[in-house]
Amino acid sequence: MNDTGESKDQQLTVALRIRPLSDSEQEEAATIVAHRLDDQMVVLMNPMEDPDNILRANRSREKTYMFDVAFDCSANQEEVYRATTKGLIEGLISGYNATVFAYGPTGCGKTFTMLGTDREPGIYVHTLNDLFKAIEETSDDMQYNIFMSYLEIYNEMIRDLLNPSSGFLDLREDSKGEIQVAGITEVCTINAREIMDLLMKGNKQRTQEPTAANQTSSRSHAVLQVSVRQTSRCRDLLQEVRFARLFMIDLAGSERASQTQNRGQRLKEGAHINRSLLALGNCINALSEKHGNKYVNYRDSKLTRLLKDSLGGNSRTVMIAHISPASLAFEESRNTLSYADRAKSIRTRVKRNLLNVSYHIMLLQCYKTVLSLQVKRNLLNVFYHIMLLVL
Ligand SMILES: Nc1ncnc2c1ncn2[C@@H]1O[C@H](COP(=O)(O)OP(=O)(O)OP(=O)(O)O)[C@@H](O)[C@H]1O
Repeated sequence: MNDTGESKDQQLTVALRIRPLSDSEQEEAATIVAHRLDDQMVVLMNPMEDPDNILRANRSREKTYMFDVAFDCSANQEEVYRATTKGLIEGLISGYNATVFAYGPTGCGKTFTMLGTDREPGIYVHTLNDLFKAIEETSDDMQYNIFMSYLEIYNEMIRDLLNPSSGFLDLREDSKGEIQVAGITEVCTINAREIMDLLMKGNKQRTQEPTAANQTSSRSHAVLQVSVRQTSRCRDLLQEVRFARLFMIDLAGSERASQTQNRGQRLKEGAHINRSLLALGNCINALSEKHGNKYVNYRDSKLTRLLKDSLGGNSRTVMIAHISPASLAFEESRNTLSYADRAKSIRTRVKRNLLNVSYHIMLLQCYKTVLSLQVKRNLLNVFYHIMLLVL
């Protein structure tokens, strides 16, 4: 067996989604300060700065940001999926790992983008539907095994969302250096309806609580992992084995405790959420350094350990950052935009996970080994008999 994948550099794709103004923001008479200017450009205006203040005339009230793609409230779920994630499926089938993660402050639309609703399904559903379609189209040549797992990281502990009674799970590194979750339930199916039912069931198990900023705030990071293993059906000369994994991640909201009026348990959760998001931010900072020689500490949180390959290793990765357009959310929006802006310079090194099993060559090599052992044995026999004669 030999690994024949070649590696190449790949830039992180960063998308930005601005959600519509919420009812509560409208009730509080918030104004809109974040606008999408075109397919890629977004402008954020500081509501605190007075345009008529001559003393501040030199200081710009606006800052523009450029992303791979930008959406506002006019974009529907399908458009967001097509522009961010659809392109990863072909790669997944060819053996490239992929990651899509939703980032942003609480209540800005991460779960809406990833999971969506029954009427407006999100990236999970669109991706799985297209993946299964692609599998069907190629199943004459390839035999597939699909495994799916769904977990949450809550207060730095990993819980299996498909089997919550299994307690807390550990992260382990396998012999190839890949991070695995020990004992996680893996569902083997290519039935999209079955998977969606599991996801919906799993999502109900997810730790959710109302905060002042979001009535159904997700207090954990949710990770949906889909592993695709395929073997070519033709065994004549060379059998190809491809393996790729896709992570789809709905991060918990980055938030300020003061803003969400959190107390007690919520405040403790906030500290854990911020710890892993801070670790994620530190990794993004280190990885986005121009010369890339800064040490990247993935070990600071479970989230960054799990995302090690997605951020700095073998994965095509898409980050979808979310903001509110409201003046009240200006600070969070500015932080999120600069975070996402930094992530643009991250590069990963992607490699096809391809194994070729050559039956004929393997058989030939075995035959040669046996033959050479036989020859050595015969030579030894001759030598032994000559010695006997001499003596
Ligand atoms: N693009 C959008 N169009 C319509 N409604 C949206 C959009 N984005 C978010 N919403 C609505 O805003 C509310 C908050 O969104 P959501 O729960 O997805 O936020 P979140 O970022 O996942 O928050 P948290 O981090 O607290 O879990 C929901 O009611 C959701 O339906």
